[in-house]
Amino acid sequence: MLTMKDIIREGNPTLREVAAEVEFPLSDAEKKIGNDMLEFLANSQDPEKAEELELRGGVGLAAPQIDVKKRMIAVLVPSMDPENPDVPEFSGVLYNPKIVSHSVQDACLGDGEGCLSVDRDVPGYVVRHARITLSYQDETGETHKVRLKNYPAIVVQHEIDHLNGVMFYDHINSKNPFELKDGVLILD
Ligand SMILES: Cc1nc(NNC(=O)[C@H](CC2CCCC2)CN(O)CO)c(F)c(N2CCN3CCOC[C@@H]3C2)n1
Ligand code: NI
Repeated sequence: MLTMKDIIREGNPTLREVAAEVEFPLSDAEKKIGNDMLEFLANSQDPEKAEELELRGGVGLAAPQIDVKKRMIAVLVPSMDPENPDVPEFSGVLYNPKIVSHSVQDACLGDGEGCLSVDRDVPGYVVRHARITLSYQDETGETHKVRLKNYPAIVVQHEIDHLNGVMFYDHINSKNPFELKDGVLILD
């Protein structure tokens, strides 16, 4: 089971490398890594488990963050709908994820972003695409194409950045961290 000690921190060169495509069929090890990453997110969102295991909350995790240089990410974006609190908005282990198209419109999280590999606050808006069309393979190798918007779109972009050695603060305007061009959606 993954805990915070398995997550590498800024300064580790792996976070600045480009991860390799995953080949199919997956090895059992690769399947386990994917499942362990998703389990970490679920544990981190469970108050008891998070406290017991001393986990920081997470809604996404990329394999390079556990020093695995492969193009695989896990996402567990909880429901925003109080009517169906137990149905995640977007959840799964995505292999070889790729943004195949995106909106002209940009968006950012109103509270900025953090990262489990960054043990400090870096304030500022992280401007990303508001909507994306995402292609990825599931653990059987089947290719899926989905359109994401708002919170799930932001999370997936943060994770795919990790596969390309990009950190969230690379997107922050260092001169004016909270500067926004017209038309950028602020997601709260
Ligand atoms: C937005 C948010 N970011 C949290 N952490 N950062 C992360 O997930 C990093 C990835 C996210 C940073 C911004 C976009 C992607 C991890 N990253 O570094 C992976 O590359 C949260 F924990 C969190 N939530 C809201 C939902 N809540 C449900 C109940 O449990 C607590 C949980 C807290 N929302
Ligand atoms: Ni991160």
